[in-house]
Amino acid sequence: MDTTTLVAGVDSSTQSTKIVVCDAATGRVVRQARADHPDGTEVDPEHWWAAFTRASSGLLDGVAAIGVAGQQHGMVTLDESGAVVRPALLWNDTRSAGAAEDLVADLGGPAEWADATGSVPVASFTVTKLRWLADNEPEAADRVARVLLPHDWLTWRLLGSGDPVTDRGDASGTGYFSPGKNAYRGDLLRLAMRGREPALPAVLGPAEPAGHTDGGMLVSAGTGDNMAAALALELAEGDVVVSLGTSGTVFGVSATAPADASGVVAGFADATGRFLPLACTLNAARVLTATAELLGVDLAGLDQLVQTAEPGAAGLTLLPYLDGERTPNLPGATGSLLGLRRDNLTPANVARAAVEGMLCGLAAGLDAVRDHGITPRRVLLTGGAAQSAGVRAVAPIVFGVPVVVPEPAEYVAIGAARQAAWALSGGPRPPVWQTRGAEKVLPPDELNSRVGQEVRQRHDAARTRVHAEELRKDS
Ligand SMILES: Nc1ncnc2c1ncn2[C@@H]1O[C@H](COP(=O)(O)OP(=O)(O)O)[C@@H](O)[C@H]1O
Ligand SMILES: O=C(CO)[C@@H](O)[C@H](O)COP(=O)(O)O
Repeated sequence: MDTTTLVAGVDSSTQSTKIVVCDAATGRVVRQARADHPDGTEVDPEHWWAAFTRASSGLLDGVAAIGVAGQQHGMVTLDESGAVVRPALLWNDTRSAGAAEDLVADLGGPAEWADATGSVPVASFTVTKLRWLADNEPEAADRVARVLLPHDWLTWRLLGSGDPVTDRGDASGTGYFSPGKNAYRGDLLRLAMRGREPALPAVLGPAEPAGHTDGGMLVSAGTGDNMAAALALELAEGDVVVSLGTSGTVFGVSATAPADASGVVAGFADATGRFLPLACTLNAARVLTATAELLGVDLAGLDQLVQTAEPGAAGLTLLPYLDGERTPNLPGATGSLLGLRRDNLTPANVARAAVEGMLCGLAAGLDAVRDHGITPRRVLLTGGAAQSAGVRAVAPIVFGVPVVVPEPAEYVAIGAARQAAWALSGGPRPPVWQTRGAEKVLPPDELNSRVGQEVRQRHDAARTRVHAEELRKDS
């Protein structure tokens, strides 16, 4: 008789839901499934539940515990009866950019926010979406009895009853939670909602169970997707993750609470009791799909083109602000392709410039986390677009530290499963799992090579110029 204890982890991210079922003792993935989400930055949470239901069909037999990790920051509003008040506004919805500016001013400036919550809110943060709601849909705001994050809502749906809960990792992305003090800032919630104060989910400890499903599965607290990836990858000192999904994120684990008044690094909490300094861009994997579409090739064709071009794309610079941008905070910006000449305007150079542009934004994020408690010794490249051969060719050139690609796996879902195993065991630490598997070390390509530095300088200069132009437009 098979006596293996099974645990499941869910990654409900921007584009899809992925579920893994793992051996609770070792972390070995036994089976997995996925289901897509609809496109858009405003989504009825029922779509996430429908995707979870599709992906989990027949998958969870014999599973003892489950944990949910979700895209961070999304604003899920519920009325007194628990019904959704309006579709959720996602992290990549930029309509609350003006509300963010107002809120920063209302509290006295960026330093006050960094001090209070570890982060300076931009349009991604829940707190700014609530201010937008209060100012633009006041009748809906009046009906909001409770505010949840995507993972809180899914965890609550899984439990089927009781009061919703969250964890400090995901709570730290709301803008009304202090990671350093481990407590909500009700005053900031009231400030955002112009005096209204909806209920918030109780914040559970890292291994505290949220309850059980009707079928008897233990449900763990869950967390944000980046926090779950950090838990799966068990980051050592000097390890920095660069994740290339819909968003691009750069993060490491720190023992001290970061507070970056420049707003580049968000001072999030992790899923174990430590902190997760993180820089996030709005334009990552989809820059590659959009460029492939423009060039009339598939992703494999794009990879071939990237590898045909010389490093530096013969002087082409692509700023990939296709959906606006979050880091730098340029929600109204558009993309640009600079340095065009008759002799360099080739599909291969455009493809290479797209990858270089996407990764240079994250290299700037790497520099920023370096200033906030992290000493990057190597980059772990994860997320869907880490599979791209073009990305793998460019990454070592622009990051300037060794780059490692862990064996492809759904690390967010695995982190959620590890949290579930931890809650099931009730132990003081998460179970020891070898989740990272074989790693591929990318050739260093002369770290800090002349061409790498030239590409970074060109992108930094273009970014600074666009930043100045956007600020001029605003003033
Ligand atoms: N080989 C590849 N080359 C480039 N992009 C890829 C490749 N494989 C997957 N992707 C991209 O990765 C993205 C999905 O990554 P994922 O980390 O699951 O995103 P999210 O968590 O935001 O839903 C999609 O945009 C997809 O096009
Ligand atoms: O907003 C952030 C981080 O602060 C994003 O990283 C979201 O958590 C969405 O993640 P993906 O769906 O792109 O993985």
